[in-house]
Amino acid sequence: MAAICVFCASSRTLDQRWLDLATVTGGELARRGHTLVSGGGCVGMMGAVADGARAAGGHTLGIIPQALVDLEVADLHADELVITDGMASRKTAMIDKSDAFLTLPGGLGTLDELFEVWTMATLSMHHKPVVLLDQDGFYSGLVNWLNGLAPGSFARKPAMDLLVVVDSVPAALDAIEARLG
Ligand SMILES: CC(C)=CCNc1ncnc2c1ncn2[C@@H]1O[C@H](COP(=O)(O)O)[C@@H](O)[C@H]1O
Repeated sequence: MAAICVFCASSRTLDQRWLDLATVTGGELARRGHTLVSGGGCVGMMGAVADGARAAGGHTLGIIPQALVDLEVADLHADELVITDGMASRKTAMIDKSDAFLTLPGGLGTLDELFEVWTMATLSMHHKPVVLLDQDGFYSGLVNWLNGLAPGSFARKPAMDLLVVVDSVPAALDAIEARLG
């Protein structure tokens, strides 16, 4: 059983299928006995993944900066809610408290979080699995572009191999569990 950090969209105007994906992810994660670590928001896919985990009996840890609490977007139903003084300290706490990272479809905040944990992994600053869920080809354009980095010598092949790209929720959790042993 692991603490799995999920990065995903906070948008309130998403197509329902993305919210459903987040709900399914939270549910599957909880059914497998894992704890959800999240950015502690109650909006968009962030809210859906936490609600999905709790509906399946899972434990949820939200980590959110005070500024977002003040905007009333905190996941007040979280089993544990850690409040930080800023976005940087929040990200550090999310990384420290997690055993693995799973990125679902998202926007700029999601990409920022993915690239930080992946970069840290390439520098051996942690040895935690980093998995990207490319559901329905959401990330295929990005993945294609990333695949050009090593041939162009902008990244090393071993660094590229640290990002595990999968196309379904079960495959994502299987990949994390296999790497955690
Ligand atoms: C209107 C309002 C203040 C909405 C609340 N907005 C947010 N609440 C909580 N975490 C967020 C928020 N925006 C970005 N994040 C962080 O960035 C990611 C989502 O950003 P995005 O929607 O992909 O770019 C999340 O994983 C979360 O950790």
